[in-house]
Amino acid sequence: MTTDKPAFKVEGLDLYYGKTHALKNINIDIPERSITAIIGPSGCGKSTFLKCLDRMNDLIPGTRVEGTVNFKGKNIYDKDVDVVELRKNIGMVFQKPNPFPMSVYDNVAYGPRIHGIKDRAKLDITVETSLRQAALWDELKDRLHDSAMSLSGGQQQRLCIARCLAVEPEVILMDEPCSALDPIATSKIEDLMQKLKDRYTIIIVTHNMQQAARVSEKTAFFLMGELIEYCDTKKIFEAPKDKRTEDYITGRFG
Ligand SMILES: Nc1ncnc2c1ncn2[C@@H]1O[C@H](COP(=O)(O)OP(=O)(O)OP(=O)(O)O)[C@@H](O)[C@H]1O
Repeated sequence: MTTDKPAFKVEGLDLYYGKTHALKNINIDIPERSITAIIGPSGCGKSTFLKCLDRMNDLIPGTRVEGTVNFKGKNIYDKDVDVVELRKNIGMVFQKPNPFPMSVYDNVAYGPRIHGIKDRAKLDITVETSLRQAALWDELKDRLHDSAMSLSGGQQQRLCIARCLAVEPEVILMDEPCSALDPIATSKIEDLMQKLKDRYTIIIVTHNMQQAARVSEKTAFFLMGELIEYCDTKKIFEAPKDKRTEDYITGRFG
């Protein structure tokens, strides 16, 4: 259920890759338990913004971040933040499905095992629950010990979502999760997102405007590192306030 409480409160966020100023003074409140879409032309900073939310940019040398990203009332860039714990709370699904080269079961059990769960019965429950939540249990319950690499692309992507859910995150970041999938697999992921949004905060980067319009409650339009417009998805697609947003969503550029 959508609440007005922000999951993330981002204030004055700037990000530099060396001399490249990739994000410029971003201010945005992202509501919890709903779907927020990030749209904009290639290179506008969508992925960079997503990575700021779980500090994935820490891994890129020469990156500098200014401003604050409050998650559950705490700035995740504070020195005392445990990044491992943070990333346990914030799962990420990438453009290309990236299951580990191991069985379906071991993919889903991977995160819980890393976090110290060894008990087989507990792991069995987590694997089943996560696969059910990802709408994969019925398809895969007899293939738990098959290699994840033998699944279709769409199943692999839902498995990656199940792997994410297994560590009970609060947030799922999705970076163009359907761009490598056909329309049927895409629609399964979109259905799944609708099921998950009551329990999770989902933020999706997408190049597909129809997808943003179909799945999200709020949409943010980025252009050249700036957040140009952010409001209810319906409003942004029906009556954008900024001419640049209108040009983008009507296909006049990008
Ligand atoms: N690791 C990096 N090092 C240096 N510059 C980078 C790095 N990653 C991204 N950039 C630059 O930062 C800007 C924003 O890139 P980003 O990948 O966030 O855009 P995007 O909107 O997600 O693009 P796309 O839709 O093509 O994936 C671009 O100018 C890009 O060249």
